Amino acid sequence: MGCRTAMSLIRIDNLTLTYRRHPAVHHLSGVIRKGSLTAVAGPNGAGKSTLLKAIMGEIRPSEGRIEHALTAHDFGYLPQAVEINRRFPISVLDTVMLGAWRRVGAFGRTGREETDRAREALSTVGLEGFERREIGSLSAGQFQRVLFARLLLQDAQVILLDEPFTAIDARTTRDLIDLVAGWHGAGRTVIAVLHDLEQVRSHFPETLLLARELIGWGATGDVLTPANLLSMRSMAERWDEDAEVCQPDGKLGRTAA
Ligand SMILES: Nc1ncnc2c1ncn2[C@@H]1O[C@H](COP(=O)(O)OP(=O)(O)OP(=O)(O)O)[C@@H](O)[C@H]1O
Repeated sequence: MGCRTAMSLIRIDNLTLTYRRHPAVHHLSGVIRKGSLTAVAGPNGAGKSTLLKAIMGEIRPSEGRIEHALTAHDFGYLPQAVEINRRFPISVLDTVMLGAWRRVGAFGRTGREETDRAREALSTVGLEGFERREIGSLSAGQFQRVLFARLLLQDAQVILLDEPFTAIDARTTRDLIDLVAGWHGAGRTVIAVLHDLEQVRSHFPETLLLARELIGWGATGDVLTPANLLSMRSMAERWDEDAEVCQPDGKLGRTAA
């Protein structure tokens, strides 16, 4: 136990996250260990994306804390595909180069060496020769490969992936899962929001099962049990989208009129 505590990278303590007083994540506590590979699973609207944004510091807790000694540059983030505007006229190479910009900062140098690294990252994700293409002309799978190349260039300590394999074919998914495994092997900390529980079971040693409240967090085999999945579904069915207050027993409830 002492060893696990010493390796803790991010500590979440009684965390509640809200949008205009409506709770999206409720009283979550736990630890993300350095070098761990964690899947965040749960139904639509469970607060998974909200949690990633809070870990990066984009959303402030309305209650509780997220403790770590990381800065914004330590986080590499892959947003959900629906959040990305691909109509911006930018080339594949420049998109990947944004990874270097995130790492070295707006005033850092991104010279020849970084360009070579960006080309190398594109080749690693199987997109050699795509450098000058505009991102809007790529297929969904090719674009996801570009975003992974950008993360390779960024080389962040903590990598947060929001549904990285949604609408991606089997071969591309396999290639991208290999990259995730590579990050894990290199000691990076990876947290990925996933819906496919078979993918989680096969490739992610740890799982955080979230239904606004915590259902389970630990070794994937211990968390993805029939009992936990049942309780996740029944909690999702009972959600009250208008809930505002936290009742003393920790359940979500509506403000008395
Ligand atoms: N910007 C926002 N403003 C208001 N409410 C929001 C906002 N973003 C998310 N929410 C609400 O917070 C709750 C959790 O949303 P979140 O996107 O974190 O869930 P999720 O688990 O990632 O869902 P999915 O699997 O559908 O992507 C939902 O009820 C959602 O409507």
